[in-house]
Amino acid sequence: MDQMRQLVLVGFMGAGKTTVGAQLATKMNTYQRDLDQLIEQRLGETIASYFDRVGEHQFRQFETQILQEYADQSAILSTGGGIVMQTINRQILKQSSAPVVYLRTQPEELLHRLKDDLDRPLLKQMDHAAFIKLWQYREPLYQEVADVTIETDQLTPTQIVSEIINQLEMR
Ligand SMILES: Nc1ncnc2c1ncn2[C@@H]1O[C@H](COP(=O)(O)OP(=O)(O)O)[C@@H](O)[C@H]1O
Ligand SMILES: O=C(O)C1=C[C@@H](OP(=O)(O)O)[C@@H](O)[C@H](O)C1
Ligand SMILES: [Mg+2]
Repeated sequence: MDQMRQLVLVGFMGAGKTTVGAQLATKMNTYQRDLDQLIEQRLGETIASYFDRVGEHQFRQFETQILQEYADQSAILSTGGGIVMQTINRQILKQSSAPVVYLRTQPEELLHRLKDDLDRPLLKQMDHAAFIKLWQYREPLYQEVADVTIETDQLTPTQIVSEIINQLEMR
């Protein structure tokens, strides 16, 4: 059970990394660290506003800095969906002793979950086709870093938490 104190969640935006990470941390009696929330706290600014002001490139640099700080901490680390875009981030995730769990969700389900969302800057910039294209581009990158993959489309966050615990205890 000790290994469960450290775990990283990756997946596309809307996959449930923030929601599942919070529930998992409560269940495992440990902390959740959500990279986006850490970035917002550090900046005193929302991701959406920072993104608009400085652009994606600078956001990615800051994201890497925060990932480096937290990758080996004993906590449930919820990442942002774009964490796998940078080669250095994938290296950090692969080198970390924490198991990496890929929350895999089909694009149609993600679009349904995010239909009223205003907080994700990339969503604003994309139509349906661009969303699917980005999903397809990122899919092998999540697979590259993942130790475990959970298909989330048909599961509630509570069921995903149980599934993660089951799969990691089985290993
Ligand atoms: N397994 C799930 N089933 C249905 N809705 C979900 C599930 N996981 C998360 N959601 C919902 O989808 C939205 C995005 O969840 P969030 O945890 O912010 O995703 P992420 O951090 O991966 O972008 C929220 O409205 C959340 O309530
Ligand atoms: O997919 C992405 O590139 C992003 C996902 C967001 O996090 P969530 O995956 O928690 O939505 C956030 O980091 C930022 O808006 C960029
Ligand atoms: Mg999130």
